[in-house]
Amino acid sequence: MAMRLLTAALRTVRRSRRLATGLIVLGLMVLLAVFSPLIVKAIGGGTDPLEVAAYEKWLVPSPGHLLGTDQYGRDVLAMVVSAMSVSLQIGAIAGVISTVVGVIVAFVAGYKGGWVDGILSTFTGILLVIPTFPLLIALSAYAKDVSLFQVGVMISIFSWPFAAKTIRSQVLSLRSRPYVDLARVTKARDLEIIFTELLPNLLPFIGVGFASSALGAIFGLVGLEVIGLGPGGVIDLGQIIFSAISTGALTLGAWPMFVVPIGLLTLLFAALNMVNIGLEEVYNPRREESPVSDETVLEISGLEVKYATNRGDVTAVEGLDLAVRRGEILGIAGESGSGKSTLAVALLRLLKPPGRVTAGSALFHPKGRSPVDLLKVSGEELRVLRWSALSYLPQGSMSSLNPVMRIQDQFRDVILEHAPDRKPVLGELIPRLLGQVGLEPRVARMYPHELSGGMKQRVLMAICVALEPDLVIADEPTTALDVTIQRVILQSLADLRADFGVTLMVISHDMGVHAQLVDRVAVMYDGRLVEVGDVRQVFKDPRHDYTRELIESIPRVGRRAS
Ligand SMILES: Nc1ncnc2c1ncn2[C@@H]1O[C@H](COP(=O)(O)OP(=O)(O)OP(=O)(O)O)[C@@H](O)[C@H]1O
Repeated sequence: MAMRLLTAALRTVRRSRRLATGLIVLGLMVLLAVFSPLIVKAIGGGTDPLEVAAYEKWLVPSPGHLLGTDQYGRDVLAMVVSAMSVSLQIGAIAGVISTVVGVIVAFVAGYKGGWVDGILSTFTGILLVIPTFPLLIALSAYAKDVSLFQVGVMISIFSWPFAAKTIRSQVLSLRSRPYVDLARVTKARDLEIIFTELLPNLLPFIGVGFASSALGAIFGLVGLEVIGLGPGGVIDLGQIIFSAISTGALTLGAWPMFVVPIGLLTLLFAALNMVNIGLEEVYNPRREESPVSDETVLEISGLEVKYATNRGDVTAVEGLDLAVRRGEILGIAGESGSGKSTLAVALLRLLKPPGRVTAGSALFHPKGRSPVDLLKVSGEELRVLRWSALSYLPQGSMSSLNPVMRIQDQFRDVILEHAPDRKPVLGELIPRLLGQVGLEPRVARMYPHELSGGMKQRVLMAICVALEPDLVIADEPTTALDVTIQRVILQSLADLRADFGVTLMVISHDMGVHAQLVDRVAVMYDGRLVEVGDVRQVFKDPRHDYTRELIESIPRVGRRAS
């Protein structure tokens, strides 16, 4: 569970430079905060630099006091370092409380729905419209001599609804996804669904909730300090700014007292905002929009495939009609032996004797080229189409990488064979393609044996889309992989569709794969198509008994598939 969340978090960070920068700056600030007592001690040497009258008043910046001293003779640098830690503490206190409360409320409201959602949403809504700062002032004035933790709790009272609102709408959208329905069908417990299906997908939103609450709290505290209602016994950035203004520090040459805390607050603001925007960027809601068009990319009519055996012909695919729409992920489901792989190899013209296509057509519409019947094109025409218009991710494809070639050379071979003009950009293109499937650029210099099964599968997926083909046919893309890696592969496939607009035909016996990934599912039984439809619809209300059996035979979510 923890590993799964960590992998999800790392994947998220890798996808946005802004997010990574924000987190690095925040990390440095946290380090400064953690070591602030030591730094303050080092600044003071033998004396406590935060003590009143430790030094002379209003010393201008000098090597002994890099930022000078204040009106009480305290070292401003030591004050700023200590105040930085206070700001981060208040941010962390309010951030954690608001996020935890917000997440719990959002899950209960979004997941339970109905009247529970009604009551919680109304309550959240009321808190959202109340003007926060005046209430905070009133609370602080009433509470008097509050501690830093108490201020954090007070601020959280007003900031958790923001987190709850953002997360609730995501819970609502996620819980209508087929894979959550699937988890319900397979009778997984609510908590199991929340932890295995919803939480990992909501991490970015939880991060946004945390960063916004922390930011609000830091500035809330500055506001309280400026009006003299801050917690006792601590020096905060707001307090330093306030005394710089009230004592006319700027005219006394003590400008660092004003400029440095403002600069640090700005930096903190920028870093938290970068985290915020970065998270939204990575989890751009536009990805949720369906890229499926009405255009047909492949039209299969009356396909029939037979295998000659010594007991006569075996019909593996019979009278199959199916249209694949541009931009969709179409799942082909069915138990072993139902004819799924035969369908794929027939379309790709990789069917070997004793197999042969005995009837039908497969009209393929590659962009910018005239339509072709895949079952009739010449070998040369097919060579041109492969990779550039039609890619294949074969079953057990991990062994299809050449073991003695570096990954970059395998990309190079495919790309240059079809698009020699891309030679100058290969150095930039290969790492970008690897990045699309969540792999580091250094993978390009590795050999297949240095990669895990899941990494090899992702390399192949990246090669498949390198030339931005119209259609990728993936046969059992997750079989033989660990459950966690399966999830990564499925996410990468969904990302490739979102980023490249590629159409995917995903063949899998595992209905769980279809539930998580595809838009439409076509169910095969004994060589025939028995049901085709929107995946949600098929899961909710399967028309064919066989489909119902397939759905019910799925192992429970969270339990390792055997
Ligand atoms: N080389 C072959 N010779 C004879 N019959 C074959 C051959 N290959 C496949 N078949 C038969 O064709 C039918 C469909 O097989 P196919 O491999 O396409 O099914 P599948 O749904 O892809 O199964 P799996 O998921 O196990 O690959 C089966 O009845 C199978 O026995």
